[in-house]
Amino acid sequence: MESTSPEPSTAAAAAAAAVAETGCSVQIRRLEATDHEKGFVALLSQLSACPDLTASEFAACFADLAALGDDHVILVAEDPTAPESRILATGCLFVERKFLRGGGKVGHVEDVVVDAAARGRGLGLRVVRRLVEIAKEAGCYKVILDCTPELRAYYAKCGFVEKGVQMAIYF
Ligand SMILES: CC(=O)SCCNC(=O)CCNC(=O)[C@H](O)C(C)(C)COP(=O)(O)OP(=O)(O)OC[C@H]1O[C@@H](n2cnc3c(N)ncnc32)[C@H](O)[C@@H]1OP(=O)(O)O
Repeated sequence: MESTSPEPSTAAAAAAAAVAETGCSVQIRRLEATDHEKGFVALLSQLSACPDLTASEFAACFADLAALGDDHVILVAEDPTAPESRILATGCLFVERKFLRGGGKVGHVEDVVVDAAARGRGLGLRVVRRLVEIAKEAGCYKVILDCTPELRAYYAKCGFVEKGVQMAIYF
């Protein structure tokens, strides 16, 4: 599973490992309670309505979602070597458990967003590919998502193929 933030003494080593693997020092890891201070909510507001949360509201929401364990994984991208480290990208995987397929699991990719200033550097691709890997490791038989037609090409780059029709009722 994803690592938590490294201690300061190991941050440089972790950054070096990220550089060796991906060519840049941005690391992908699971969301942590302290990420409220690193602009996580503001980043989500680049995707959809996401009013700011107080620290205690964020902590309560974090605890609710953390209680779902590996059935609800939020990944974030951060460059720990940056002077003032901010969350640059995020994406979520929700694992739905079913009776179908002998108690099968379906992964749902949700809430993918890259900070406007960090787009076009492959971060969106890295986050989604890692979510897909996690879904596969969790035993999901498929991963699905909803997106606008404009994002077809991006999700195709992430390995998705078009299937079915999205329908919704908003409340
Ligand atoms: C399930 C959901 O959450 S759907 C909601 C998705 N999120 C949003 O729409 C929020 C606003 N947009 C964003 O945050 C970003 O633009 C994202 C997430 C769509 C893409 O993130 P980026 O980090 O910029 O994408 P990344 O650099 O990894 O691009 C990967 C590949 O997809 C392509 N790509 C990226 N965005 C698009 C796009 N909008 N249309 C077509 N191709 C695209 C890139 O050209 C790149 O291709 P290449 O490897 O041949 O160069």
